[in-house]
Parts: sequence; structure tokens; C-alpha cells
Amino acid sequence: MPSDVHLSVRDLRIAFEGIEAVRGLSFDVRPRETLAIVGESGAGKSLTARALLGMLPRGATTSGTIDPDLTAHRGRRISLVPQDALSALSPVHPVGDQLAAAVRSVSRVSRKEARARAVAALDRVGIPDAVRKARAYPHEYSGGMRQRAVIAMATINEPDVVVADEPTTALDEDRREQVLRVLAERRDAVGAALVLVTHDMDVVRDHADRVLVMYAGRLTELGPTDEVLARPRAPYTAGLLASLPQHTPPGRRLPALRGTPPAPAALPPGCAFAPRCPLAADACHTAQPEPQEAEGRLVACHRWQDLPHPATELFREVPAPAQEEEQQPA
Ligand SMILES: Nc1ncnc2c1ncn2[C@@H]1O[C@H](COP(=O)(O)OP(=O)(O)OP(=O)(O)O)[C@@H](O)[C@H]1O
Repeated sequence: MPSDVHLSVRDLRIAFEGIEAVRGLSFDVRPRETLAIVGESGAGKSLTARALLGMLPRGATTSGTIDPDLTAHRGRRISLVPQDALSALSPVHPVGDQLAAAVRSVSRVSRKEARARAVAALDRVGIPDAVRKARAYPHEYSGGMRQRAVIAMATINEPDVVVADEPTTALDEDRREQVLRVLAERRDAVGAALVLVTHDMDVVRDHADRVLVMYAGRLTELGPTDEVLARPRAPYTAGLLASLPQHTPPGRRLPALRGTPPAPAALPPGCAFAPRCPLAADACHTAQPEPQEAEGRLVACHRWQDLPHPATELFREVPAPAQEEEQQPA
């Protein structure tokens, strides 16, 4: 494994009763970078993230390699910031005690020292009056503050990898930005790699160094965020981008990406995106495209060289319904 890589995933497959939901995924995560995993619901983002942590649901079978395997070091070398902070915190213990317990679970320090580290960790994520707040219970924190406390918990033992699974879904935009900033700041401070699972391209644009776009359990595109967003090479990435309001001119219908992804048990032959893809050709309906190097990124698409620029144009065929265009003042 190259020295600038914290974690290396190769040909990861996750199945339930023999049906693969993640189908041969490979990627690396590097220190002090945020790798966003993005895609529609059911793409396999959470399963992938949870495989890194060894937290897959009962019944899941896996193959492939995750190197190093950090699953035995959860809370120390790899940690989770979940969507719902309350699920990460016990309601019956003060927040500071929980952080101190996390410290003492991996290092032999006195209670007093662990407590001091807990207060410092809360202070670092911007919890005001951290000494007093350390004695408060999770329900006494606001939503944004609670999520920052979870970030303090996830980074207090200076892990190599932090996995954040939709960490801001429950928050409003201001708090979302604040939490993602704190997460990036802590990532840098402890030298961790951050794997950020999201379905939100705005979050990807503003907070990820690289982006892994997933569709139906497979890699669609992987590369530097700025480059992928400025010029997507996979039609699916372009479709996700075209669905953002800022890419949709007035009078055009939202969302641009029509239809829904296939269920793992009902995959079409060939490229799983082909039935929704405006560029699909015969080969796309018969042969599954493998990820290949394409101008500094990985793209799994038979037709990546044929994409127009801007590729979001592919998804702009549909005018808005007449009543939206012709709305008259009452
Ligand atoms: N416990 C389970 N048992 C059976 N199948 C499952 C289970 N968990 C996930 N799957 C299958 O794996 C697919 C991918 O799940 P995953 O939670 O990784 O999707 P996701 O991309 O994170 O979606 P979302 O954004 O909705 O969380 C699901 O659509 C489902 O078909």
C-alpha cells in the first residue's frame, strides 16, 4: 500500500442471500482528505461505509479486501459519525463522561486526565462553556451541538479514518455548514482521512476533495471533486448535477434525472444505468462497463468519450409543464 494511503479497498462485494448490493468496489482514502461517496438511495453508500467499520447488518456476506482491516480498532483507529447523533450517545450519561470513557477505553490515563481531554475535545469543536457542558446530558444539547459532540467523540482518539454517514441530514443549512467545517478541521488536526457519505451534491462540491459516485452498487466515477463537477465524464454524474437547482434554467423541470435505480435483485444486463441514460447505445445494454482511467480519474462508462460539454445538457430535454410556465398572477 503506498504510504500516502490510509485505507485501500479492493473489489469489495457485499451480498444478502447471494444478491450483491455492492458489486466490486475499489478505492483508496488518503490522510487529511475528504472522500465523498455520493449516489441515490440504494446505491450502496452506507453498506460500503459500514464495511470499513465492520458494522454491516446481520446477514451480510462480504468478499474483497480492506487494507488495513481496522474493524478490530473501532473507536481508536477508525470511528463513525452517524446521521443521528442520539444513536451515538447514551442518553443516561453526561456527554463529558462518555468522551472520557472513550479516552480510557484506549489509553491508560487517570480519570482526571481523561476528563480534561474530554473537556478540551468539546472546546475544540466549538461547544461553548465546555466545562459546564461536559456535565450535561445529550438531550440538553441542541441538534448541531450534539453532532459536534459526536465529532469530538469520533476524533478524540486521533483515528486514521473517520466515516461520516450523512452527518448533517437532520440539520438546517447553517448548522450543516458549521458541522462540516468542524469535521474538516478535526480531520486535519488529527491527520485522519474522512469518508463522507452523502446524497447531496452541494455537500460534495463544498466539502470533498475527491468524489466517488456510486450507482447500483458499483463505481461510476471517481476523481478530484473540482474536476468531476466541472466536467463529469459519466452520464450518471451529469444527471446528478443536472438535478441541482442551480443547473436547471428557469422554466425547466426538476429533477432532471428520471426514473429510479434498479433493486439489487433486478439489475438489467449491461450497464445498470443504461435504462435511464440518454446516451445508452447497444453495448451499454449488454456489457457491464469496468472502471477505466480517463484523464486522471476512473470512469465506468462505455460512452464517456462521447459526452457533450456541458454534459448536464444531456438531461435538459424536458420543458416545464405548461401551467408552471404560464402562471398568471391571481
Ligand atoms: N439489511 C439488509 N438486508 C437486505 N438488503 C439490504 C440490507 N441493507 C441494505 N440492503 C440492500 O443494499 C442496498 C444498498 O443499501 P445502502 O444502505 O448501502 O444504500 P445507500 O446508498 O446508503 O442508500 P441511502 O442513501 O438510502 O442510505 C439497499 O437498497 C438494499 O437493497
